Amino acid sequence: MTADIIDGKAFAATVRGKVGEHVARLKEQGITPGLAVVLVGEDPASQVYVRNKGKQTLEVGMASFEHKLDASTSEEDLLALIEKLNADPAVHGILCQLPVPDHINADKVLAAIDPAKDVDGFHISNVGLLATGQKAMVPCTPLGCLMMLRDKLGSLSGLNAVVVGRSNIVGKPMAQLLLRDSATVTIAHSRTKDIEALCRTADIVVAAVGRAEMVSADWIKPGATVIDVGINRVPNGEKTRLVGDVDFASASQVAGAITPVPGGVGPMTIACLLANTVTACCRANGLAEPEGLTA
Ligand SMILES: NC(=O)C1=CN([C@@H]2O[C@H](COP(=O)(O)OP(=O)(O)OC[C@H]3O[C@@H](n4cnc5c(N)ncnc54)[C@H](OP(=O)(O)O)[C@@H]3O)[C@@H](O)[C@H]2O)C=CC1
Ligand SMILES: Nc1nc(=O)c2c([nH]1)NC[C@@H]1CN(c3ccc(C(=O)N[C@@H](CCC(=O)O)C(=O)O)cc3)C=[N+]21
Repeated sequence: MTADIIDGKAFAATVRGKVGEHVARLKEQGITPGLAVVLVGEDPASQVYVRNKGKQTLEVGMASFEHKLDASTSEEDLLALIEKLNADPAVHGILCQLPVPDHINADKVLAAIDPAKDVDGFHISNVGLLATGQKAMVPCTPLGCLMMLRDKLGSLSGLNAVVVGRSNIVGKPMAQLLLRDSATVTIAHSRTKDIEALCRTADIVVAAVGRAEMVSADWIKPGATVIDVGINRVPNGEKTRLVGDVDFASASQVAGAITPVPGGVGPMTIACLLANTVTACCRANGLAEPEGLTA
């Protein structure tokens, strides 16, 4: 059997189209949604992300504010910038790119972002709201994964889902969203025993590990849906290429459906960031929330 390829790139274009329509409607009312992105230092994965984001933010008609800070920027200066963005009425969404350099406490930075502008959904108040089933800003990568799963499978109710990875950015919020959709959720990590056998019980596998091509065909139950979050750069002759956490060549022979890397979760993450910014803008202005763009 050969898996259906879930085209995240095309799906993301559809989401951005909807975002663009909402932005146009807001602009008719004199409101332009604005997204501020803060990058400290030069993490290579983050640079790709920032570049793609800035371009697509403008394409959907939103305002983009990029703040590229030197790697030696002090925590104090970064917190001062966030305070300024919190107070700026033209900024509806704030994202501080992770990881930040070691001398900066990431938890402190995330806590400083106004929860209403926290389009990454990483502030503890949004984490708590999501975990208790209340209205929150939902992290972009898991939200994008959920949209693709719902589109592919319809209902997730009663399905066995294994999330590989327990980070605050991907693994944990992904598990929360799957649980909210009534999947039976297991979170696996580096200490999990017989992770391959565990994954073989899953109707849905979400891989968010950061290890190139770790999940191979013998981890996958025939017909399962596989979502590959990993973004890993590996050598390719003189250059490098991007691969996921799933061994796509083998896994796609067994899975029912699978996301590729690139062209899967990555583009959906950006589309969901734009969607969250529109949502935040509508909430800030007391307007009805955009339909079909929230979880
Ligand atoms: N496409 C996108 O939009 C995005 C992609 N990414 C990518 O997703 C991947 C994961 O990111 P992130 O969650 O931030 O990564 P982290 O490094 O924060 O977390 C990785 C998780 O994987 C677990 N893990 C590591 N090694 C193994 C192993 N051998 N077996 C089982 N579990 C293991 C770790 O377990 P433990 O906790 O026990 O150490 C940890 O929970 C990366 O490749 C990243 O680049 C990230 C964000 C967005
Ligand atoms: N606060 C914060 N929030 C994040 O969401 C966050 C972060 N920090 N730090 C870095 C990771 C990584 N990440 C990516 C998002 C999109 C692509 C992406 O667009 N990928 C495309 C294109 C890759 C390419 O251009 O080659 C693809 O997979 O097809 C990649 C990586 C978000 N992250």
